[in-house]
Amino acid sequence: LIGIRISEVWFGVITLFPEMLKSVTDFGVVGKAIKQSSIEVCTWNPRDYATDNYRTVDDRPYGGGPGMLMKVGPLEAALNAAKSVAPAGSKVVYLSPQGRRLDQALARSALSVPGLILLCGRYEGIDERLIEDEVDEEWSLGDFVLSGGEIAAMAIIDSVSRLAPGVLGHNESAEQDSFENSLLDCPHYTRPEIYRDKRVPEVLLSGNHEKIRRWRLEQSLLRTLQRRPDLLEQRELSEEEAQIIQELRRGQLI
Ligand SMILES: NC[C@H]1CCC[C@@H](CNc2ccc(C(N)=O)cn2)C1
Repeated sequence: LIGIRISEVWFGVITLFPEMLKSVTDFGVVGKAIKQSSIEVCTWNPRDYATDNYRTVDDRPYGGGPGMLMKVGPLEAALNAAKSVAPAGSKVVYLSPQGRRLDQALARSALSVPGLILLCGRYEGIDERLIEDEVDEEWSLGDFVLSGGEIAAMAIIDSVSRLAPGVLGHNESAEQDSFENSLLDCPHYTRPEIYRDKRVPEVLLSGNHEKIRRWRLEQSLLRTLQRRPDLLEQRELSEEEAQIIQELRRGQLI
C-alpha cells in the first residue's frame, strides 16, 4: 500500500536513544497493534544528522552554567526528516516539565490529530529558538524531572494508542477504565473466591448485572471521594451518582 496510510495512529519520535522505544513497540497491546499496523511508531536520531566527524549533537550553553544543550542543526534535520513522512497536519510535541499536564482528556484529544511528532530532549534541554519555530505544544507527565523525554513520549504513545479503535481486545475495554468516566477505578477480583480468608464481595458472585453495575459505580465514587475529591468537583454527576454521593457522605454506604 504505497502512500496509503493504513495506521489509525501515527507517532514519530525524535530521540538520541531510539532503542528505548522498544519498551512500547515490542510489548503488550501496543506492540500487537503495531504488528497489525493499526499503530505506527517511527524514530529519528539527531545523531544520524550530525555533520561533523564526531557526530556532535550537544554544545555548551551561552551564558555559561552547568551541562550541555542539544544543538539545533541535528535536531532540525531530524525533525524535517520526520515531517517529510508524517501525516499532513501532524503536531510537534516537546516533552518537558514546562508543558501542559497530560491527562486522559488530552490523551483522548490526541487521537483526533493525524500524527504526533514527539521531541525528546536530553542534557539540559534544547535551544529555545528551535522550540519557538518548530514546537506546536509542550506536554508534561507531571511535576518531576527525567533524564530525557523518552519515558514521557512512551507514556503518551501508550495512553493514546490504547484508546484507538481495535487496540484493546474485547476482553479489555478503555470505557470502564479509571478516568474514562473521570472516576477512579473500582476494586477488581478473580479466582480463587477465598484468598487468605478474604472472600470476594457477594454481589460479584450474584450474577445480578444491575446490582453489580451499581456496586461498581458506588465503589468508584467512594474511592474517588476518599482519594481524589478534586475529580468530583470537575465532573457533571448523573442523578444516580449524585444520590450515591449523598448516601456516601452520610456514611450510609459501607
Ligand atoms: N531541564 C531538564 C529538562 C530539559 C529538557 C529535556 C527534559 C527531559 N526530561 C523530562 C521531560 C519531560 C518530563 C515530564 N515531566 O514530562 C520530565 N523530564 C529535561
